[in-house]
Amino acid sequence: MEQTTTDDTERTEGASVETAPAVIQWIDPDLCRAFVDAAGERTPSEQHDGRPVADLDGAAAEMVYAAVSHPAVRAAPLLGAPLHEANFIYGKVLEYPTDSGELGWHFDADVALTDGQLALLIRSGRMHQWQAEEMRGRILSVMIQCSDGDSYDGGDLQIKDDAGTVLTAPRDIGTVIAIDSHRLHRVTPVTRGTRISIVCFLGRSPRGADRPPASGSERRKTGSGERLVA
Ligand SMILES: O=C(O)CCC(=O)C(=O)O
Ligand SMILES: [Fe+2]
Repeated sequence: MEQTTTDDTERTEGASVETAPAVIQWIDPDLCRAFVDAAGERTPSEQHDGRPVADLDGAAAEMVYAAVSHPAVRAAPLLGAPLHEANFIYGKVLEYPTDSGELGWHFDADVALTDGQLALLIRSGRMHQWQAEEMRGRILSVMIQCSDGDSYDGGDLQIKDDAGTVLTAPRDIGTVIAIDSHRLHRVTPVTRGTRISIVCFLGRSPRGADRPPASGSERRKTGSGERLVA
């Protein structure tokens, strides 16, 4: 990842990064583009305010499965927990139009989705205004860059490493970035075009921590969308 030094933090040469962000897989760009095209056909009301968009689940779910089943993600050291104990998956689809503002520095572990929501499409508004109730156990965040990197300006996914250095994630379409959910990160304002991302969260299930790893073949419908059953 590209590295820049923060204004307020001295970069420490050679500092160890215990749970460094990982860029671990490329999702097929054509799949991303098809997904973005489908998302663009939704009406604003269907895309608004974080309500579940159930019929986007299929394509989103395929990408979620592809991302979180990659061996490098499965092998990620997650606060000492083996990932087979951390297979409770949530995901959301985010759309960042030019007026979406900035997703400020945050940890994902303290921002939650309601149990049972897989795919959400957020059309506008500052992302950190729609935090839901706390969900314990979220330990890995997996982001998928779904838009062509040159189709928008701004919208950089930035992550702070243990030394406070700001890492800027690759913008290339189909890039998957996995980070410890407790790691500070943000998305800078989009100043041209639209950025669409999918964000998946893996955590410890409150019921069923011993489930096997996620596979693409097991899903269960819930009232407000789909939850992936690992
Ligand atoms: O859009 C992204 O790449 C990251 C979004 C994010 O960090 C979040 O929704 O919590
Ligand atoms: Fe986040």
